[in-house]
Amino acid sequence: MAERHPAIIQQVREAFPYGPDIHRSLDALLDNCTKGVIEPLSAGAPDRDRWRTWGLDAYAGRSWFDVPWLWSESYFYRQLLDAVGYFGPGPWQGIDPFRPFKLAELEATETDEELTALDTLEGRPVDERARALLHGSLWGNRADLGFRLSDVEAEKRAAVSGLVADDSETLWSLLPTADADTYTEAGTETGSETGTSIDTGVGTATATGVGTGTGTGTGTGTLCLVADNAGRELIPDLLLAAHLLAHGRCGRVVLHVKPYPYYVSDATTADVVDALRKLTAAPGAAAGHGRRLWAAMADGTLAVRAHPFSAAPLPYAAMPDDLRAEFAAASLTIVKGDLNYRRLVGDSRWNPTTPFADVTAYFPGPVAALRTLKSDVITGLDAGTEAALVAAEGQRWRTGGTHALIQVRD
Ligand SMILES: O=P(O)(O)OC[C@@]1(O)O[C@H](CO)[C@@H](O)[C@@H]1O
Repeated sequence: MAERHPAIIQQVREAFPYGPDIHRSLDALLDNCTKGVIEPLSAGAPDRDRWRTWGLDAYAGRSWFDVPWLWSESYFYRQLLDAVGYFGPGPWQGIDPFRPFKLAELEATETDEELTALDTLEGRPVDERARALLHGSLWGNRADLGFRLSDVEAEKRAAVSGLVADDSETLWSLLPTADADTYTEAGTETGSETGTSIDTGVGTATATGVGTGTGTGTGTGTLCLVADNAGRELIPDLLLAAHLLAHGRCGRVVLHVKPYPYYVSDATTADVVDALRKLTAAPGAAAGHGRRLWAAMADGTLAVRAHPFSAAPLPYAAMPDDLRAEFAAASLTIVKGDLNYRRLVGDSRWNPTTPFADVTAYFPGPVAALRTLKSDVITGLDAGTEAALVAAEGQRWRTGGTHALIQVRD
């Protein structure tokens, strides 16, 4: 926080032609977050009462470094939005201070290269495609602009492909295909694909795979996908969602994003729109997936949710009843990224072999974490894995962003 937050303030200041008032507010925030104490929100803040229920009264007046890290860091981002006039009233209301960084990443050549790679995947067997898209979503979590600010070497460090925990078989069992249809290679699927394209150019294709099994490829059940970063993480998340819907592994995907800009690169609804536009405008297979996702938004099989608690400074154990009910009703909730993992397991210094199922027992439905390791918190490892990691890397394996996990509590 002492390093990253001043750097973020400087990056935001340089990214916009702010006027003198906002520069003065950013100066004040810089001084406050490095030397001051936590200040209450202004009386006119639209969410002041909500932050008071989240602990602001107890923490106001205390050092930023003397309250839970999760709370302090989340509140910094809320104060940063205040400083740049995000909540208005005024001309900067609703202007995402992180948008330049998000757009630059969306337009990066690496993003285009990743989309082009989809074409080689198209002809592969459906189970291979599913696994590749799941891992694409998992490793997309390395796209984390805030993390890179305080660890500039992170992106250059190669990912360690072997996961420190891999419950993907359990994950797939929670998203059963609607039938036992088998898809052969090169797209000559034993199932039949019927599609109708609409003149608006946004086609809807329904894969009704009537293969060796019974039933149709139309899925049932809702998948809640709690997104993390925009851009190069959100696009693989959307491509995974497209695959799960098209192959009947679920009937609906609810994509949970942040209600306002958060942790630099966390996805908002505006970022979902940018990602879908990027997909539909891309060459090759990506455009078809983009169009199907766009159509899914129109028919409701893909929905976006921006619950206030998604930007709360609290563990998921404190989630409100309406969110609890949503996750309880889902076939599976996939929680993306490091911050969400910290919130899921309570952001505590657990012994790494503490069972993931124990620390997520409160979660109201089946839950899966897809996360690259960027902070100390870890659970659910077997002792041998932990010992090998420590022997090879000391404690670096926890925070370097090079290791990843897929953990499930069904
Ligand atoms: O959730 P993400 O994007 O994977 O990571 C969020 C993060 O960058 O911010 C927190 C520390 O500042 C850590 O949880 C992690 O380093």
